[in-house]
Amino acid sequence: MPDDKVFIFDTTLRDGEQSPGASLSIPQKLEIAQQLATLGVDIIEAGFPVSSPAQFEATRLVAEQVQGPVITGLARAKDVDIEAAGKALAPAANKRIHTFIATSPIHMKHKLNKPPAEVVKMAVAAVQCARQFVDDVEFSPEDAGRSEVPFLIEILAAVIEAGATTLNIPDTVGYMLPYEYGQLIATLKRDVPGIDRCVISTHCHNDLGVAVANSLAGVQNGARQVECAVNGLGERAGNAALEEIVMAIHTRANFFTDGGSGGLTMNINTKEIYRTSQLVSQLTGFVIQPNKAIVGANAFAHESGIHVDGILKERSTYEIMTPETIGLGGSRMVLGRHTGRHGFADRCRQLGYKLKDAELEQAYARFLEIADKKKEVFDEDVAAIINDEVRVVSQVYELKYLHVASGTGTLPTASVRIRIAGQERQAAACGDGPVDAAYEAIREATGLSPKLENYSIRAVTGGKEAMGEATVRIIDAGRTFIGRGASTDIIEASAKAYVDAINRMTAAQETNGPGPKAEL
Ligand SMILES: CC(=O)SCCNC(=O)CCNC(=O)[C@H](O)C(C)(C)COP(=O)(O)OP(=O)(O)OC[C@H]1O[C@@H](n2cnc3c(N)ncnc32)[C@H](O)[C@@H]1OP(=O)(O)O
Ligand SMILES: CC(C)C(=O)C(=O)O
Ligand SMILES: [Mg+2]
Repeated sequence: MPDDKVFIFDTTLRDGEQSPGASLSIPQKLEIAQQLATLGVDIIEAGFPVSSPAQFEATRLVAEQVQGPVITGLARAKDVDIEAAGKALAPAANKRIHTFIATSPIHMKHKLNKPPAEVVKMAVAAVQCARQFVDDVEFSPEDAGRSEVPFLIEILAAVIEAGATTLNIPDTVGYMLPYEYGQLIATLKRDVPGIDRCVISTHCHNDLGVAVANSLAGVQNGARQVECAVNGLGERAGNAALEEIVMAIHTRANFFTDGGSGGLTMNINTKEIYRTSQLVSQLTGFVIQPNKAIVGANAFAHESGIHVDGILKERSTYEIMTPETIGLGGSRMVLGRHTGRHGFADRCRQLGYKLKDAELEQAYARFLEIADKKKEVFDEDVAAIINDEVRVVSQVYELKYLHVASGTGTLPTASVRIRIAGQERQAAACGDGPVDAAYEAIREATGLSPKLENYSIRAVTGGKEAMGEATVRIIDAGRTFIGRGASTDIIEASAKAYVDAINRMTAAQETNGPGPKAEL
């Protein structure tokens, strides 16, 4: 077995699903398991088969339908559990039984009510029983983090003799600190007879927020399997987060090598990380905090002027890994009160605006005023700022009259009168709704039919007399134009916004000819 390969053991469907409120249906488990296989995890812990008929069936279906990874199921050190796991896993091409029993004084005395010698006997019997079903048996001394090391050495040596192939060292209650956990792994690797025939595994909980750090300390000291869950799901504060473990090893592979080999390897396709994280979040209903490492909405977002300037000059100034590596389209530059001139100018350029220095300065000053009032400034706001502050577009088309009839059971119809270069034209049309009818009538009157790409309306003032502001984005011959209109009547605001966008399109066609992606 190569010493530089780290096996990723995913327990989202077992320990992850033990999170209060995270329960998953059988089809949802299958969907996640298929995605975990696409991600490239080495082992999927599909469930705890004895615990309920649904757990059994989910494990059985994953074993039957998911190809690639080894499929495992959890079992207490009891024949009934191990037999259930053996049956549920039977259809899998590659299967493992994971059996466990607690080894800490506190668990043995209060929970199991058994002396240590009895616990060793049960562990050995469990591994022997599991070996009747599979060749691949994992043993976990539960609460290893609070167990006495000589007892751990004794029980691990005994289960190796009984046929265990993977030894998992759980810090079940997340009590240990990274140096301590690393030293525990180093001690077991050195002192347990026969351990070199087995893979040493980490299983760390996050009660003190150090599950990932502990797992990595384990790897640094010779563990070559990491048990983890997507988005850090799991009992209480969760398990070590799969995406953090994988990206730490991926980004710092050379840091971990013991004995100077070339760096650690994994089977994971990192480009599937983001997709997997989103799927698990959606199916469990567990929202990902924005500042969550690797998969949080802000993990690759930048707002501060100095950071954005650095990134625009050289990405690695503020990014230690690229968003593309985890399957994201790119970094997100957020416009807000911390944005500097470089970031603002870059966004204007991306939107297709060619501004002179003085125009940029004028637009930036207005942008800062708005950014102070809003959490985030969007592209539509930038377009509006430039439209209002920098460019005055000649009004070739002017909405003179609008009448719309709509209601339950009637076909929405609109009639408009539009002044076009001094002359007035009228048109009427029907539509799916009042705004659609008004837009159709405007298209009829102007003879122009740009594609409507986006439409939004928001209240800009409160109360009965609230002003509605409509923003539309239209596309003509591959070019984008944004128009805005405000009125206390939202249909009128919508019509004005459309006419405004048409004026901007016409102005751009007259002055620029074919040009940039977006125009005033
Ligand atoms: C750290 C972990 O994540 S451990 C896994 C936790 N996951 C779960 O508990 C999954 C959901 N659990 C269940 O469905 C149920 O608890 C079952 C089916 C496993 C057991 O249910 P029950 O038989 O009703 O027992 P209950 O859960 O109340 O108590 C657990 C029993 O198992 C015993 N036990 C606990 N761990 C082990 C073990 N590893 N090996 C043998 N016996 C064990 C306890 O001492 C207790 O035994 P007792 O009845 O003689 O006192
Ligand atoms: C069953 C074991 C591995 C476990 O989940 C734990 O100890 O946390
Ligand atoms: Mg656990």
